Amino acid sequence: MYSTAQFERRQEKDMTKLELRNISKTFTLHNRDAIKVSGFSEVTFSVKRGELLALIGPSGVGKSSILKAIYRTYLTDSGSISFHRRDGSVVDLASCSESRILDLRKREIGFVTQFLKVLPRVTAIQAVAAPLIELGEMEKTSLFQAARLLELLGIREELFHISPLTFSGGEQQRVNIARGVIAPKELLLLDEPTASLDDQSSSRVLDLLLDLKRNGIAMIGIFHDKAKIGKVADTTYEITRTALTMPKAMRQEAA
Ligand SMILES: Nc1ncnc2c1ncn2[C@@H]1O[C@H](COP(=O)(O)OP(=O)(O)OP(=O)(O)O)[C@@H](O)[C@H]1O
Repeated sequence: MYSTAQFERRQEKDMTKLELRNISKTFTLHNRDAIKVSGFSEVTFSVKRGELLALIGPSGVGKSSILKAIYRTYLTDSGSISFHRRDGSVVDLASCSESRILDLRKREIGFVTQFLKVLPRVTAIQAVAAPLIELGEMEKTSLFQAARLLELLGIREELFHISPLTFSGGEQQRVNIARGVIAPKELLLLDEPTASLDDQSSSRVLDLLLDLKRNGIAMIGIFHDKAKIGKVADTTYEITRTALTMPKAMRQEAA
């Protein structure tokens, strides 16, 4: 039997999606006399189901590199990255196999970058529907959902059947976000998702993020604008440059 406090602690623990423990990364530039460049050091934080953590800190402090380490684009030098899977099992993203990470990227962990990468002649609606079709969903249903998302993000219908490579920066970014969130994910990594958007488009994206939170998706996002952080983030984690000072985690109420 659990006491109420023990039960609540257990429930809280069960909701954890991702735990980073003392991860560090130094880049070694082998083609430049093995010069060493510090990526980030001693980073420790965790994110729960339905929580959005905003990563903040000055330019070059390692924010994007941390997201890339979680997605395993970069290998870390030390520490662990425990990801709590949909089925309840826990996997260390810092050390699991390549095939495991590829499967997780397809089914559970999404990464929305600022830049859209699609092949020429693929239309916007096809680009957005693709991750869902890849998971086995019917093409018609996937295209319908893609259209709904594009509309939600304010993309004009006349653009749906055109290659997004011809779109404006802000339109491309919104197509990229739609593509990143269309398939159900457990954890989303967002690298400046509102960077090139005007106020109205930013609001649409932030509303979508709030909706994803309500659906239990855990998110880690890099944002530079305090007002945006205040609107969507539950937690703010400040990255500092020195290895000797523990980075500061601050709790703040979501607006
Ligand atoms: N592939 C790489 N090879 C060498 N150094 C790298 C690599 N990726 C990142 N770095 C270095 O790691 C440091 C952190 O870079 P990162 O892009 O993570 O910073 P950031 O906090 O996201 O910056 P910004 O806010 O300007 O985007 C920088 O000094 C950068 O030069």
